[in-house]
Amino acid sequence: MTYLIKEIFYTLQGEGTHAGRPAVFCRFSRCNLWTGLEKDRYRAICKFCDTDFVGTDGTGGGRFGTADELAEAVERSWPSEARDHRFVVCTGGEPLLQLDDAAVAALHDRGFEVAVETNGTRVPPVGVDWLCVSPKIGAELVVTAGDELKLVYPQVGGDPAQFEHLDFQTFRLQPLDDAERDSHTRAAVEYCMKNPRWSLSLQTHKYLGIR
Ligand SMILES: C[S@@+](CC[C@H](N)C(=O)[O-])C[C@H]1O[C@@H](n2cnc3c(N)ncnc32)[C@H](O)[C@@H]1O
Ligand SMILES: Nc1nc2[nH]cc(C(=O)O)c2c(=O)[nH]1
Ligand code: SF4
Ligand SMILES: [Mg+2]
Repeated sequence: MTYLIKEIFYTLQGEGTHAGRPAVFCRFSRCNLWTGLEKDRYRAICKFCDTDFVGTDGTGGGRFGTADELAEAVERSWPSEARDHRFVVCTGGEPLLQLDDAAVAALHDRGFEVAVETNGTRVPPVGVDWLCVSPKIGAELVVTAGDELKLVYPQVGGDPAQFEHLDFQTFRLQPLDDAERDSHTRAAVEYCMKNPRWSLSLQTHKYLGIR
């Protein structure tokens, strides 16, 4: 298995339950809901993506020929002076097009807790420690259980209530980042306050000016 990785970098998890936690981000190349090319955005299933996941040319990116080589690259991004609390967030693109049992096991072997950010259209490998599913309206949701359900809000046809029966520990609304982000944020705050099943997830890294 060769893993195509856009970038690997160390930062703070910006979103959701683990916001503020130091983490290596491993961004997998490619997605099944958009080509990643601006010319295709209008006809993509997922049209609001804020991420460049095309190719393998980012910081620390590349083609990794084995699970162990991938895990070694992740480990290299963890600060050498800090041995413990190792945490990797596998994202993308859509990480579950590539992340497999072997990659999760290799990351565990190097002491990492493994989190995944996924659109929920592919079954995750075994052993993932934190599964965050972000459903996309118009795409089939096959992952109906996990740790965190993080819905970008608003989405046409995306009434949050339709997800409440699913088996997640926590339900979050993340304001859609587009030209109207501030008004989407106010709407998300209002929705959470009226429907306390839902909590707010801000993309704090964008406010902090970090990756
Ligand atoms: C870039 S995606 C990669 C992982 C996976 N493909 C997914 O969609 O969950 C990472 C997270 O960013 C969210 N996201 C993407 N574009 C966004 C935007 N414009 N505003 C707010 N959140 C966004 C996604 O919903 C997801 O929770
Ligand atoms: N700091 C930071 N936190 C994040 N949480 C989820 C992200 C993602 O793109 O999946 C992300 C990201 O790109 N940067
Ligand atoms: S599913 Fe995730 S990576 Fe794919 S286009 Fe949507 S937000 Fe971006
Ligand atoms: Mg991001």
